[in-house]
Amino acid sequence: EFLPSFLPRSRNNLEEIDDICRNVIRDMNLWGVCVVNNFLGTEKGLAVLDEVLSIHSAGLFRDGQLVSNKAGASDLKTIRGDQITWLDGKEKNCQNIGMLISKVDAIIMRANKMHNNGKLGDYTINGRTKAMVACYPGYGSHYVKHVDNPNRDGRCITAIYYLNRDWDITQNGGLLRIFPEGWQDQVANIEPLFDRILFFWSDRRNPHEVQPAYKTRYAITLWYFDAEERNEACRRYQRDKEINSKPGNS
Ligand SMILES: COc1ccc2cc(-c3cnc(C(=O)NCC(=O)O)c(O)c3)ccc2c1
Ligand SMILES: [Mn+2]
Repeated sequence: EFLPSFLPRSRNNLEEIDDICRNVIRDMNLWGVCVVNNFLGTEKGLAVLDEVLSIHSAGLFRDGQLVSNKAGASDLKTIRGDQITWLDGKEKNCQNIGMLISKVDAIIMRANKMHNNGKLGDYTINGRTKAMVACYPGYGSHYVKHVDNPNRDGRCITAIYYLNRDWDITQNGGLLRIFPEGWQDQVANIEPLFDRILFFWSDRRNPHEVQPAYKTRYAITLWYFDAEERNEACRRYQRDKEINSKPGNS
């Protein structure tokens, strides 16, 4: 009942999804971080990579660039060096990206149902963002240490699928380093390897950074919403909008 129609309902598909779900539930509830390798298999992984490469060569990526000019400091320090585009996976020539998204949805929704009556962590997941396809173009592009959701915007799980073949971390850099709360001074070093998917709690429990990349580095990210936190964030947003739209509140 949880597999999208076009994913074959073969036994091994259902079993594979269940296995991955058990891993995700165990690791997320133990560590707050979960890595799954060989997520799609080489052939499907390459089909997704081909679609991302053609989107990139079509010039559809926009700078995710945020620069900080702290108190007029002369040097503009780049906070984020990635280029991004947002997809829902139903676009033309994106059917394999669409298949990836459906498989991640199936895992998250199944894990959500499987674990103590429909909660992964203490969340009730009822939606997600579009897929953010990101490219760090090399030349030392990086992302300083940050939290994806520091102020309860509703996002509870970050899922990142990596597409980088023959990635040599010593030559190419681009390591994702997570500093999980409660791990004392231990860190999680995640290499952005081809056909690897990573899940982690999006909130302040997981500050993380992308170290400088010296080769083009691709990833596809989905953020899943917790129903309650998302509703509360939308209510807050509406309230702020009304307050700010009243005359005299500029
Ligand atoms: C207001 O519009 C936007 C649009 C896109 C945004 C994307 C990010 C983001 C956050 N995290 C990462 C990351 O941690 N990547 C880890 C990895 O690639 O291994 C990343 O690449 C990108 C943050 C804020 C945004 C705001
Ligand atoms: Mn992030």
